[in-house]
Amino acid sequence: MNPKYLDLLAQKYDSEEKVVTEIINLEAILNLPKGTEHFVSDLHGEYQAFQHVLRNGSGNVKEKIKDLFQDVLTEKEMNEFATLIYYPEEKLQLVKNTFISDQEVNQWYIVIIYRMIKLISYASSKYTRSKLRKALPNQFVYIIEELLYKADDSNNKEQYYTKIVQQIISLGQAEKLITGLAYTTQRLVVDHLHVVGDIYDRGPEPDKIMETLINYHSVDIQWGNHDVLWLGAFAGSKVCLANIIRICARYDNLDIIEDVYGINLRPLLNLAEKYYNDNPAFRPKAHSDKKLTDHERLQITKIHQAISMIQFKLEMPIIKRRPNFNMAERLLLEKIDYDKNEITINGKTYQLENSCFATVNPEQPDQLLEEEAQVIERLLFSVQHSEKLARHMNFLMKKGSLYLRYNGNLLIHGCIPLDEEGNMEKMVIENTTYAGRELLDKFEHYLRHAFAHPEKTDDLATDMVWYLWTGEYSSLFGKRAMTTFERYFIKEKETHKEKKNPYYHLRENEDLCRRILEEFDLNPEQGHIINGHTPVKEIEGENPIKANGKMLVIDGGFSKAYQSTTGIAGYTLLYNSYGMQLVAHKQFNSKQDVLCNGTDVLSVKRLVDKELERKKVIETNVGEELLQEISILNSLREYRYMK
Ligand SMILES: O=P(O)(O)OC[C@H]1O[C@](O)(COP(=O)(O)O)[C@@H](O)[C@@H]1O
Ligand SMILES: [Mn+2]
Repeated sequence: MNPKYLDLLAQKYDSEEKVVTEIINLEAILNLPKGTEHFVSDLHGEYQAFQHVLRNGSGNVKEKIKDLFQDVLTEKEMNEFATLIYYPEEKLQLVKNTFISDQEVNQWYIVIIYRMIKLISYASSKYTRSKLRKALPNQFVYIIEELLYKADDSNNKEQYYTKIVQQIISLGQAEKLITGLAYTTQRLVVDHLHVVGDIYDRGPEPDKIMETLINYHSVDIQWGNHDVLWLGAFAGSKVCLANIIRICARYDNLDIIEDVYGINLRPLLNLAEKYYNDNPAFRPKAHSDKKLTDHERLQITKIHQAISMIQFKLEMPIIKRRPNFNMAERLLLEKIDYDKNEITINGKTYQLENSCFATVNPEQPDQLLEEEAQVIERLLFSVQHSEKLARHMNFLMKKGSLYLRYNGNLLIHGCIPLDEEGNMEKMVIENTTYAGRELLDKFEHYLRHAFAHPEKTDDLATDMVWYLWTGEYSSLFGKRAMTTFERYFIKEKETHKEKKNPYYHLRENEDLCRRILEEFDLNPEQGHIINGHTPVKEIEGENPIKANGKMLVIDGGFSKAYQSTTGIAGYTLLYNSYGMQLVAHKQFNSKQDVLCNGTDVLSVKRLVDKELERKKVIETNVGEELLQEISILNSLREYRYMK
């Protein structure tokens, strides 16, 4: 080991005792049970539902409460207590209103603080004291440690405990403490969060999800196709940008663009007002909680058409300059007979309906009007100068990757593109052929390059980000083509179908899943593939646990728009030291409902894997890092203190 490096390290560990203490500490951590991993996917802007699973740890909080209190508390009391842990501020208000004297309230504080301390002591039993300390509310660390450690060791326990708590109450700190303890509990039940893609699009509050993730104690993200669409827009891809605005218009979420990220839509609106009218195919989808006036609806309908047409035009030059994308069949504006208002696809001619081609020059359909070109230029400028968007996109890059190997599992939003025989599909990029893991690494390389060069808008890297959104061999998309155009303009449903990559039926096969795990250098005996992206239709009897448990698909439809097709409200996955459990969420009761009625009956657990022996930190990714640290510390000890 480089002596310079060791000298530097010696500044931190400036005595043998310090080195030895750290080694002992790390060795001890290695032998603790592994922390709980929590997997979610396809959040699609559904912040409220996401908050709820995060706060209840996919049922983990409730489970711990049951373990401790089921013999002493009623079901109702346990529910009330759980609600207090999830939403402490609101629940405190509600409970206080039910009391008639301060004395009663104070009595309640004492009982509750006692229960919370007990719960935290239990939930933190597999962590070191130092880790627990980090999870405690700053201003109360000392007091809570007193309560945690001293409270159970002597006969004076009761008295000592009561004294401290009474002090807290008389100093007016009880509610702050309770709130802090609730958040500590939430934090302790989940050690690490994986978001397996698709934070953005369809739902109303992706920005709030991003803020939550930014403040979360430990998280990684596997990008979904919708996330790379946003990354692409920020990285300079105009066609990605047109797509994100189109989707926001379609789902009546333009305020995300305008109000949340501060992007000026005025120029686009002016263009839309000039060329478009009402059009049933482009009316925004209705929100359950937001009513539009006729005027607003009409405006959005016009914007939706304006940006869709810009998108269709922008796709064409990319398709032409990138023959290896194999997308020539998507040059749809060239396949239209503008006089007859018909289109010929795969030799079959269809009547077009709801068409809105006022800005299209039939001779050169990919040409943007000068006004359109200006609009998209200005939008791009505005997007790339949004401070908030920059913060969110930078975080997405920092914590994100196309796939992740973590504790033996392979996490990936979409798929590994395969042919019908189960071979990895090949793609030629810049005269080199890639497949499987190498192809994915190449994709990620281009995405990072595009992101690092936002000023380039037409280079291969930037085009590649769009390919990740919609290309046939994109590991995030996994379909032959995206039939957006057909769904707007052609009645015949056969044209709307998006043919899925064979991966989606082959992944039922255990051998294939094992082969994929091997391709990623993972042990097929122990690993699992964890996917999001395609909603599992429980309603039709589809099982999220496939290939004899090797494949887990956790897109169950957080997205409200998709819940009627899945029949549930989302899956999440928990992986603790005892094994893996899939949690099916029946419904996300509104926060109000949970608060007032304690209705939180939301999860049905299914065992995926049970460990024969409790898994320890030493067997995890973190454990590997700790082992390296120990080895470095040992080198330091020899070099510095044993000569
Ligand atoms: O339901 P919408 O908004 O029309 O979106 C449909 C489009 O979304 C996609 O399913 C991609 O989104 P997902 O990643 O959420 O599946 C496309 O394949 C399809 O064309
Ligand atoms: Mn997806």
